[in-house]
Amino acid sequence: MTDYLLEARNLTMRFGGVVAVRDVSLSLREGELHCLIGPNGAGKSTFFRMLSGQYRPTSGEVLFRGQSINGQSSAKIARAGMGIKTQVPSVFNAMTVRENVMLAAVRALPPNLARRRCDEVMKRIGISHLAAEKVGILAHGQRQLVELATVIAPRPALILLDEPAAGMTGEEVEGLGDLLVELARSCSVIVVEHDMSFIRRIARSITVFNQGSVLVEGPADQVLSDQRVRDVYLGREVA
Ligand SMILES: Nc1ncnc2c1ncn2[C@@H]1O[C@H](COP(=O)(O)OP(=O)(O)OP(=O)(O)O)[C@@H](O)[C@H]1O
Repeated sequence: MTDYLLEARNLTMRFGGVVAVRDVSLSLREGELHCLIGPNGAGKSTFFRMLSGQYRPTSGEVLFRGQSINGQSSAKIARAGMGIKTQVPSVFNAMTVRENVMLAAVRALPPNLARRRCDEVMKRIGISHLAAEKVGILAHGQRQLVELATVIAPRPALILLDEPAAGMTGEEVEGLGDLLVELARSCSVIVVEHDMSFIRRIARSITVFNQGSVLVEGPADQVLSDQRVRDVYLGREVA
C-alpha cells in the first residue's frame, strides 16, 4: 500500500521519434495543491493526459489510491474519484447551468442527494445566480466556472485542471485562485498553468517541466526563485 493519493512512477511518453515526457515521477498526498509549469512544448499536457488516462504511458505506471490505473478508460478513472478539466470545454451549451451541474452530480449520487449537491456546488463556485441560464449564452470565464462545478459535483478526491485560467479576465483569475485554494481544503488539486500571477497566488508546491523532464520541484517560493527556472522562462516574469 502507498501513503499517496496519486503516484506517477517513471512515466515516459513517446510519439514516434519524439520523447514528449521522459522518466517523470510525481507523488501527491491528500489535500495537496500542486502546480505543473514549464515553457511551451515542455511535456506538461502529455504528462497530465497520462495521469488522467487519456494517454497510456509508453512506460511507467500511474497509481491512484494505491491501485494501478494504467490502461483504464478516463470514465473508469473518473468513477474512482478523479475529476478532470481539460483545455477543451465539455459543458453542454444548450442546457442550463443547473442541468449541467445536476447531470454531473447524478453520475455519482442518488437523485435527492444530487439535487442538494448541485445547489451546494453552484453556491460554492459562485454561479447560483446563473442557474437558469443556458450555458451557451455565458461569457467564457463563467463557462469555465460551470465546468469546474461539473468537475467537483461528484465529490472527487483529486481534480486535475489543465489551464483553468486560460482566457479569463484578471478579476476572474483572482477569483478562481481563491476558489481553488478553498477547494483544496476538501480535495487534492493538480493544476497545469501558464499564467504566472495565478501560479504565484495558488501554488504551494511546483514541478517545473523542461524538454520532457523535471527541471526543478519543491515549495513554490523556492522553485520560483530558482535561477534554472528563471533561465528557462528568460524574458518572462517568474516571480
Ligand atoms: N499527439 C502528439 N503527437 C506527436 N507529438 C506530440 C503529441 N503531443 C505532444 N507532442 C509533442 O510532445 C512535446 C510536449 O508537448 P506537450 O503538449 O505535452 O507540451 P506542453 O508543455 O503541454 O506545451 P504547452 O504549454 O504549449 O501546451 C512537444 O514537442 C509536442 O510537439
